[in-house]
Amino acid sequence: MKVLAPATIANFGPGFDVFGLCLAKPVDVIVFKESDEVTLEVEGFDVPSDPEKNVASISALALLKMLNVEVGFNMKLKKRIRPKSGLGSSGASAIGGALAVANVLGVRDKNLIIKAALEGEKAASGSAHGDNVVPALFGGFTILKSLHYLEVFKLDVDFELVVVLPEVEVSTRKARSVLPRDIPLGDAVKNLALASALISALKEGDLETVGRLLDDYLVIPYRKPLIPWFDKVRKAALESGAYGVSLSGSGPAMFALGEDLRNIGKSMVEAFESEGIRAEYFITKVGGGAKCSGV
Ligand SMILES: Nc1ncnc2c1ncn2[C@@H]1O[C@H](COP(=O)(O)OP(=O)(O)O)[C@@H](O)[C@H]1O
Ligand SMILES: N[C@@H](CCOP(=O)(O)O)C(=O)O
Repeated sequence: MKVLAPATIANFGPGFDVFGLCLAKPVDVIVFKESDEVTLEVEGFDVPSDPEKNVASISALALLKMLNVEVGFNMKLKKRIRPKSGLGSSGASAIGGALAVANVLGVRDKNLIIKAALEGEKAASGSAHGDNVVPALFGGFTILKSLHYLEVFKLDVDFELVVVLPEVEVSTRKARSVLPRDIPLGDAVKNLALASALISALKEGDLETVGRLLDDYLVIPYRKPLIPWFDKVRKAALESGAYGVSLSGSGPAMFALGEDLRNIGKSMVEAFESEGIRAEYFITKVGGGAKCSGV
């Protein structure tokens, strides 16, 4: 059987560790077969091929352990989402591995699938944040209210956005290690206002307002040393007509909303290049979540 596991945009402006948007592309592909042994073959972007070290197989093994099922597997991972890109690369593989096992064993419990996928996320980034694995599984726009007992609110949104991916890496583990333990109350209030208003605008399908609300006072200010080009690229996007622009997950990828997405993407790529960083842009729709095919 085969699983297609999509890229995601975590945080989506003010929603650190809570908001997530599923993208229609790129996707990791996992081909999975039950077996007596545990093997992993990787093609595409360079990620570990040791089943104990790859997020996809770690999550698959975690679900088997939770279910007390003693069976092995041959897994082939076609790694299409660049690691350390801010596009939920590890989250996609984590959901893919867990969903493959769930599908083969007929498990439908999303709580369990997410729990297993979080084992993979923890191995990749040191923390079990759920704002990549949740939208990768549910599709659309997700609000992760609670992970301990899974509670997710989902908005079925449908729009296009532009994503810009520079040729630099930001490790999520590192980007989380620079965050302060405490934040000023005023900043928390500003984010609360932005996040609440953003959900209201999303529900109304008012993308222009959503764009205007893509700001953040909780994490991006502290991550600026890791993404020194951020303000310049953001300015280029806004000057070329973007409704709004932000960092995707912990970066380096950035995304923007607007009308002329091609023109916005080109301006952002040029801004990266003026900083000596090669970049590419792509336009994608919101995705519908991970899909399984075959038995
Ligand atoms: N299947 C996988 N997909 C992506 N990264 C993986 C995978 N397996 C292990 N890793 C490791 O996880 C780390 C990437 O995680 P992270 O920084 O969270 O990237 P991203 O933000 O793109 O998810 C890298 O060290 C990578 O080698
Ligand atoms: N909320 C997390 C999201 C990390 O997303 P990734 O795509 O960069 O792995 C964070 O901001 O740390």
